[in-house]
Amino acid sequence: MTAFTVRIPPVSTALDTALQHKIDTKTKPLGALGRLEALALQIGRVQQSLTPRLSQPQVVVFAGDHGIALEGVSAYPQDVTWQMVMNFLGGGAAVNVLARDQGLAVQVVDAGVNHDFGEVPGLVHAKIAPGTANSAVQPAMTSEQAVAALERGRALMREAREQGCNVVAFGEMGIANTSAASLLLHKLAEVPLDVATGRGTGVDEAGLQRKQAVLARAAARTGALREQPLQALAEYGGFEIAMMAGAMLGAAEAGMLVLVDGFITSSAMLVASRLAPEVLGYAVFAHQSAERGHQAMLQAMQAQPLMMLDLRLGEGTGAVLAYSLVRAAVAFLNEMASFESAGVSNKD
Ligand SMILES: Cc1cc2ncn([C@H]3O[C@H](COP(=O)(O)O)[C@@H](O)[C@H]3O)c2cc1C
Ligand SMILES: O=C(O)c1cccnc1
Repeated sequence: MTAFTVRIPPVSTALDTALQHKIDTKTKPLGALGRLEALALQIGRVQQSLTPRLSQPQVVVFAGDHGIALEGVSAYPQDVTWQMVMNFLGGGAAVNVLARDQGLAVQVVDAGVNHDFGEVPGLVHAKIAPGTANSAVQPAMTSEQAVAALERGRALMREAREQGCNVVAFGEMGIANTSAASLLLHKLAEVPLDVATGRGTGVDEAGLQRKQAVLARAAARTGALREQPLQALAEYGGFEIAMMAGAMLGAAEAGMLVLVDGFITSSAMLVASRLAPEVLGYAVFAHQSAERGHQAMLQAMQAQPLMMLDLRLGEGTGAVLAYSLVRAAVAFLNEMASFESAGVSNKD
């Protein structure tokens, strides 16, 4: 099997004492900014700085199609994937609106959409193949394709860092990709399929039962894959999931902060964290999606999401919203007065 190797430096705790002191001497009761304090500490660790800065934030939306869509596992047709890519490029999708509002640039990557886009301005052409194979009956992709997608994603983030970006929100688009994410959760964390499988775009009760039956058939093709993340990715992943996983690893390698969105984006982080657990030190989990299975997915990574908004959209929408909290954490760390500078009495 083709190899993929990556070594990510663990986030350094060298500045922890100084960062915690800075946080603790701000003019507030000890610990009163709650999770924002932990977030500020993490950002300081990632940037190795007592005065972190956020630079050229962007959301990258990875798009890909899924052969398993043929099995009727989504409420929407496969063409929605490429049509939504055009919508992203036109600036009209939910992620565009939220990103504009929060001040993030939007990048759209064709990781493997089943459509010939031709020369569309603004699209990053990184198509591995026009959609994966149907993982209910055969591996979604070859291990060579999985590695190519991982490496392409990694390279994209190296370039982004070189251009001055140090914080990336991750998003995706791909009809039927909740099926891929559920299968990855089932295989990598051994979460039972009924817990790992949800309604995605909103299949009805009969649709959910059909989806569960299809995923059971897909899962039965292979044995345990808990210790084989690359093989699990090739068997059940998507090109957008694989490229996102590589991009998350590449972002961490480059010392960038990684904002993780919902169920599908988290499945990419699950794969990434099995390839290199240190990536988790760079990851901010934005929210817990309403998609069934996300809670178990987060637990499998011991991740604590920042928000619960009942989002079930993907595209990077939750990650973009979490950027406002990242900005708030950096602002209080850099701008808030200390007891000493403001002449406020601290407790003894
Ligand atoms: C119009 C539209 C926009 C979307 N934006 C994100 N998704 C989300 O829904 C899809 C996953 O759900 P399933 O596995 O049920 O197909 C992904 O494309 C995900 O990004 C969308 C879905 C639709 C229909
Ligand atoms: O949580 C998500 O990312 C999600 C949930 C349902 C459909 N699409 C995406």
